[in-house]
Amino acid sequence: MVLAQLGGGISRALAQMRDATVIDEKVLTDCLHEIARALLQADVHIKMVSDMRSNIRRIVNLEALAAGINKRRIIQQAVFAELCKMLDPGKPSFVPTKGKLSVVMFVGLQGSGKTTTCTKYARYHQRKGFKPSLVCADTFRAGAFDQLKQNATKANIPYYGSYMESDPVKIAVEGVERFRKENSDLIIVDTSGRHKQEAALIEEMRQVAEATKPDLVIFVMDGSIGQAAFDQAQAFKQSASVGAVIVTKLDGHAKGGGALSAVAATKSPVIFIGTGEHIDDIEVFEVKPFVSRLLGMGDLSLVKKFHDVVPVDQQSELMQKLTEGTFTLRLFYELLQNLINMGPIGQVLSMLPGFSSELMPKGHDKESQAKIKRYMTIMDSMTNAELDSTNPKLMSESRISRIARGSGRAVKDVMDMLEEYKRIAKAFSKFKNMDKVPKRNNKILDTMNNLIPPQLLNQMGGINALHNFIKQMG
Ligand SMILES: Nc1nc2c(ncn2[C@@H]2O[C@H](COP(=O)(O)OP(=O)(O)OP(=O)(O)O)[C@@H](O)[C@H]2O)c(=O)[nH]1
Repeated sequence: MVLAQLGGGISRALAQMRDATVIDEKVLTDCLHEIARALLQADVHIKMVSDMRSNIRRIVNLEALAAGINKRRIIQQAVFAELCKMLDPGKPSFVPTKGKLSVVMFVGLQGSGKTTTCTKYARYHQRKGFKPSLVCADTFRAGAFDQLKQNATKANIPYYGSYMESDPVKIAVEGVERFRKENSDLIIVDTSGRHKQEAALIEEMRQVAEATKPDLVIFVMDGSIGQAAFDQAQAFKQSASVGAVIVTKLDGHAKGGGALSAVAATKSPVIFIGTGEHIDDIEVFEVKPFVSRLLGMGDLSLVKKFHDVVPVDQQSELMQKLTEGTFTLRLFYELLQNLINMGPIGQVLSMLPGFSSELMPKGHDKESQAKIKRYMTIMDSMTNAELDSTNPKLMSESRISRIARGSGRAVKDVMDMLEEYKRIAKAFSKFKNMDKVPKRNNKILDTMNNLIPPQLLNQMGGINALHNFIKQMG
């Protein structure tokens, strides 16, 4: 996605500034100019860019800074804080509570991904133990109810809608009433869209909101709409009091800057981003980790996900084993075991070293789960010595045939599993001795930079992210 380019542009501007021998007005001006250019290219609203520039100028007063103060750091911190400010309206969104009824209404233009996102949102909460339900109050688009029905059925989520009724307010009220009686604790109301923001649509949203009294109205915005985002978000804000934003299609070529505009226009936070057509392609959006990743300052979410994947009491042990470079089959097994308990594992795996799209192709969670379980069954037929060996690649042919028989799989399956293990062990071996990296050691980082395939490094949030990751894990 083009947001990565935006991050690249800003990081480059900061790196140039860091490399300058002396930080003077010219260096700061050039740095801010480059950052502004990157933001504008990502379709961020021009007014926001110029505000950000003048805010940083105000915070960083080079002349007033005493000698000896780290100016580079102050500039970098100011840029980080301003980007966070752009994405953070300062008031958190309503968060549904399990067991307590919440009504959440979705609004947005036709094709923004509203219906798909409703189901993703429902599924996300279902995984967290909620009892979600879906109401289709979109009577404008023929086929909208069918689409919702199909999505909901796949995810095993109760739904309500009508082929006959043409009054969206009536359907919304009936649906909410039905699921209230059925003890649903999260009733999600999908509403109509139009090709553009029209008075009729805005009025319809107002009426549905008035009748269902939602606890939260979520504005769904297509991430690729660019500068138009500001006006669109503002129009919806007037129809119903929008309390949160979800930006979709950030997996494609979306410039993503529109997200910043939507936050500004609705004064509401982005709570999730859509990253694909599959039901699990939704990610919680958190400002600081996002900006951190954008600037290559360390992928906090990667650390968080690692902590999610690995139970707390095993974290330091696992990290120690990793930094010792002993990625045994048992370790591989433990990691896989934790991962299959986590729901949309593709997202997590894509952030761990070596778990490439081969093992976990996007949108194929089911197949991937099956593959992981297959690998684990195979490992179940191994001896302790084999699982703990630091070189299981040397396993003899007769042992491989025996394991295949024992696990009821073909020899090729065992070979495939060992190949996959080898590849992942290789990626994890880059962690070896990394806990001993003193401070930022450019030489080691350069070596790592050469060792790790660029795509993998990118997934990990860049070289700085890796460095910080290792430091934080240590
Ligand atoms: N790549 C990608 N496609 C998405 C995402 N979210 C939705 N889509 C696709 O966008 C298209 C439109 O999505 P819908 O959910 O039908 O859009 P809608 O806003 O409900 O449209 P109306 O019901 O007509 O208002 C579909 O093909 C979805 O699969 C996403 O995050 N990434």
